[in-house]
Amino acid sequence: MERPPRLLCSELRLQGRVCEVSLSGAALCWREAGQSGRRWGSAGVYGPLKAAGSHCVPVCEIIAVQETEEDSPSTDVGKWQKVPQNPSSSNQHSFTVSYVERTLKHRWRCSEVTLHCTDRKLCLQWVQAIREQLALLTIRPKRLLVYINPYGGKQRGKRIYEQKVAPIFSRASISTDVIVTERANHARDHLKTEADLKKYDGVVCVGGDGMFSEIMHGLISRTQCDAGVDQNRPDEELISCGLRIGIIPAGSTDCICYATVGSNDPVTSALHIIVGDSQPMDVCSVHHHDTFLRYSVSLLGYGFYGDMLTDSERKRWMGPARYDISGVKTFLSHRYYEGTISFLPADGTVSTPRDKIQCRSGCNICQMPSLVESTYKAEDSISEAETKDTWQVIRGKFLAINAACMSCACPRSPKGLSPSAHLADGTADLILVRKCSRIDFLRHLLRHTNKDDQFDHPFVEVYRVRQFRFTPRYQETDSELELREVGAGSSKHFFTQICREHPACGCTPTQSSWNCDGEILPHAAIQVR
Ligand SMILES: CCCCCCCCCCCCC/C=C/[C@@H](O)[C@H](CO)NC(=O)CCCCCCCCCCCCCCC
Ligand SMILES: Nc1ncnc2c1ncn2[C@@H]1O[C@H](COP(=O)(O)OP(=O)(O)OP(=O)(O)O)[C@@H](O)[C@H]1O
Ligand SMILES: [Ca+2]
Repeated sequence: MERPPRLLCSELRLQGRVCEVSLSGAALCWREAGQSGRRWGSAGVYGPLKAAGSHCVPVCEIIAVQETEEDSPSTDVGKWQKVPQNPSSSNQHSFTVSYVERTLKHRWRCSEVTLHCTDRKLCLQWVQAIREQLALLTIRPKRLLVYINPYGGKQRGKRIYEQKVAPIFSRASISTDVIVTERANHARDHLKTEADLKKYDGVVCVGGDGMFSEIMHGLISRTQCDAGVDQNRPDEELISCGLRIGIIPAGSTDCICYATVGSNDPVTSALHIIVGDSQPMDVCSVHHHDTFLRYSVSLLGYGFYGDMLTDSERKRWMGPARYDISGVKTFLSHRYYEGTISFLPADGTVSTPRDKIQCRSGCNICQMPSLVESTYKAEDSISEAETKDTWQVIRGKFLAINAACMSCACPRSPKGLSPSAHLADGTADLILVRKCSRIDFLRHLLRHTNKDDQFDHPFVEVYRVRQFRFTPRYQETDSELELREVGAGSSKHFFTQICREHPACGCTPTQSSWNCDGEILPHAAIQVR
């Protein structure tokens, strides 16, 4: 690989030692003078390198550079540094570079190095040269619209943002407009109707999957509305949104953040946002006949995850623990549901849910241009595919029907519901867990938390699909529908709830609900694309 030309090269002091420091269009490197370590530059493109006293930081991972004030702290060595009293000392002029440092488990940290110059002119020359290189990185956002859900997860969203994120955004000279939401759907409605989106390079979501879903719905709906696209038509081709969404995790599951970034660490997310990283992802549309219900990017789950969510919504005050309590309760209730699933399989030659290829940023499968074409081909010819009988139909009794557009990895299950699902391949993995014993279902659940294959059970099937439909065996009656839509305070709802929880009365529910990225859908019969 050809080395990029050096833009600047000087002998500067670092922690009292003389260092050769060089800047190219690719990297900032420093090493102790006289060391014959690795050559400059070439290592920088592969990420920060620390070897035998030499260090390279790619320019694209520099967060900021600033002239260091006298008597200011340097976190370079984690403590305050003495500034020499002698005015002629060479240490009086220095600049500090903040940059991304990768640590374990996909986490990033913001590190700093302070380099001391012989005179101010040289110092300013370095600051200017580095700033000029940063200015060339046009994918970096400059103005962001931030929404904070103060009630997500353990209700720490505001504190996380103020203490961990805002200081790094400000160091990276990102300007922000911050809105702390006052009610559910505040962010969605603001994006849909009010926000002046032209002013921003991106939207930041401080919260969990539910908050992300709000923001995504706001942006998608606004884009379709502006373009005159009718979201109620299941076969409508949607317009992509121009704005990216950054996620600062502050929820209970944070699966969208974890599955895209590899961790649920707010500082890591803030740094990804600053350097302008982006990761496309699949979005499923969910319809009930000709009515648009919602979009989904992580889990659409009927049966186990639907019942667990319905129960957990009444326990929101418990925070993230509600899912464990409701999970155990739902597991013990061991309800199964009958219905018919029809689906359009994806091209199995490209990838399958049982292969061991994991999707990461820059994934080869998600970048295949043919995928994009075949996605549209499949979408354009729904009726053609139907008449050619390429749809497959499965009837049965299921404990769970799960569709995962992405792995759904999260701290509870680091490999996720479908470990080989791709983030942006136009497909979802449809996982059918048929009626089985409690102990078998427990074995299946446990495998989400260890290295064993959760699909390797005779009662589990998994298909990679482009579209699917579900029809419950017992179609919902108008009164059942009404019940789903009335509030928790109604007496009708109260008695149904008692019946649901007391199977002895002979009134076990015939239908579950869909858990759509953590929200309950009002219909059991759905079409997903
Ligand atoms: C024995 C241990 C088994 C552990 C099994 C763990 C499986 C975890 C799979 C996680 C999948 C997450 C999918 C993401 C869904 C998000 O769009 C959504 C919104 O945030 N979150 C949830 O619905 C919230 C999902 C939270 C799921 C928690 C499920 C807990 C199940 C506990 C079952 C215990 C049985 C114990 C019997 C004694
Ligand atoms: N100010 C608010 N008051 C009440 N609810 C809000 C407010 N702002 C947002 N919400 C709603 O809170 C719900 C949950 O938020 P969020 O996703 O951030 O946390 P979570 O449910 O604890 O985490 P996860 O979705 O990761 O499991 C979202 O559906 C969102 O619509
Ligand atoms: Ca996918």
